Amino acid sequence: METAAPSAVIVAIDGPSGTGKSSTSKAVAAKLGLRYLDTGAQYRAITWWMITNGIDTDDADAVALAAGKPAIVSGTDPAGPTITVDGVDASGPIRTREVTSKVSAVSAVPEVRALITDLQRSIAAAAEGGIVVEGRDIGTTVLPDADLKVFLTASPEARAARRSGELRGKEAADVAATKEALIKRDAADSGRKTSPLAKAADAVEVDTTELTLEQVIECVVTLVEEKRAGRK
Ligand SMILES: Nc1ncnc2c1ncn2[C@@H]1O[C@H](COP(=O)(O)OP(=O)(O)O)[C@@H](O)[C@H]1O
Ligand SMILES: Nc1ccn([C@@H]2O[C@H](COP(=O)(O)OP(=O)(O)O)[C@@H](O)[C@H]2O)c(=O)n1
Repeated sequence: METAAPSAVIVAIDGPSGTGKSSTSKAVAAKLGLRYLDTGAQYRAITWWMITNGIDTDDADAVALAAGKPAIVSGTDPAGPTITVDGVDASGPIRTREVTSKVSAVSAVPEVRALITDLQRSIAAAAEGGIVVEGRDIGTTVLPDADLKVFLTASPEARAARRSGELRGKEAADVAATKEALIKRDAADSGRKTSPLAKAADAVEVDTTELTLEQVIECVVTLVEEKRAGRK
């Protein structure tokens, strides 16, 4: 891996769904002038490509064979992150319920992880001023030498309520369904063999259940500033 510029800071933010990774990472990157990478969007993009190309996402061999075909490109401006697949904007289609229900199976395939991990490392190495990278295995596997590792957690109830809040005009029953789907995805992501969702031994754990988004952002900004001050 290339060495980043001395002032560059690499921040890894991991945790399960709905803990606030994307919102926190984007805001921290914008405040500190860093780039931003949503690695979940990359796994969603490859999953969307598999679905649209008729690959059975439960067939690990078929997924492995096709994994190198799509060209996935991530734009890392925290004010407007982008993702394209073979030149087509995929930011909308990767958020569908179908992709969400199939992404854990695709992301568990070792060949998929190897390709996406290489891509993530090259994006981080190219971010001269530093970057915030969020996902599930950034601190443990993708960027084990990150300057700061944060692991966000929150109760399943809080996470489901946050996710349901994004679905406008839905009934309370959807919170229960969302919670069930979240727990299922957490179990699949934590239980897979290749780089499962896990807290790195040297990560700072932040439970966001009782915190506002602003408080979480301030907490992470302070942690980054402390790291930067310690390096001077
Ligand atoms: N601390 C918080 N308190 C309340 N809502 C939050 C908090 N953090 C994030 N949210 C909201 O929860 C939803 C999920 O957050 P997101 O950043 O997408 O989580 P993740 O990337 O971990 O899945 C968003 O609508 C976001 O605005
Ligand atoms: N570094 C990462 C990031 C995401 N993923 C996979 O991608 C899925 C979608 O990630 P995401 O961050 O978009 O999910 P949400 O937290 O936004 O719901 C996860 O459930 C994992 O299966 C992964 O395996 N490794």
